[in-house]
Amino acid sequence: MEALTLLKTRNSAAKLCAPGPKDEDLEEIFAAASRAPDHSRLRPWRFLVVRGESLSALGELFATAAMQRNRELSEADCQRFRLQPLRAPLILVVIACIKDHPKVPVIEQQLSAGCAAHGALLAAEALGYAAIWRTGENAFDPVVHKGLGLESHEEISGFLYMGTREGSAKPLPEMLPTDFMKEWR
Ligand SMILES: Cc1cc2nc3c(=O)[nH]c(=O)nc-3n(C[C@H](O)[C@H](O)[C@H](O)COP(=O)(O)O)c2cc1C
Repeated sequence: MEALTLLKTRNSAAKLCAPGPKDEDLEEIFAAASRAPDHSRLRPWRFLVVRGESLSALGELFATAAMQRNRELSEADCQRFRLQPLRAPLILVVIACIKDHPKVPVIEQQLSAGCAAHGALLAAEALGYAAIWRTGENAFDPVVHKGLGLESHEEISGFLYMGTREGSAKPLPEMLPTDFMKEWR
């Protein structure tokens, strides 16, 4: 797909089925992600690939974290968390690795990790897959961070659910540049 068309038409998909990205496609996805703008070349991101049985393990981790946040969580809600990662054949966990740097504040490193996530989403779509970036309370939960092996200087930027679009694409919202830009002076 032509680059500008891809940029203008990327469209998240909430409903995803198999197949998810193959290993060689993941290589392309990571190559695209690694071209994120990056002040001082800190590479302030890393990815975890979660697929196969590990999706259920991630669901267990989500449910455990949710139960610790709320001791009165109903079994139905617990099960909802358990099933969340099974909504796609593959999840990329995008982790922002924040470094203490004299010139690059935390926000710039977080933005860079966000750009890496966007690059991954665009590459997935270019390769014929579909995806959606999700967070939710579990992205910010220390129990989830520990279970995924994050260090104290790391944060979850998002869970990129990836697979094949189920059903038709949602209509893109109409937005004119004049809705969000104007000339200055
Ligand atoms: C940082 C971030 C976190 C998000 N978290 C969620 C989420 O937890 N659940 C969700 O349904 N959408 C979430 N979204 C929004 C979707 O990824 C998506 O952008 C939205 O459904 C609109 O679709 P579009 O990307 O095709 O415009 C998040 C987006 C961003 C950038």
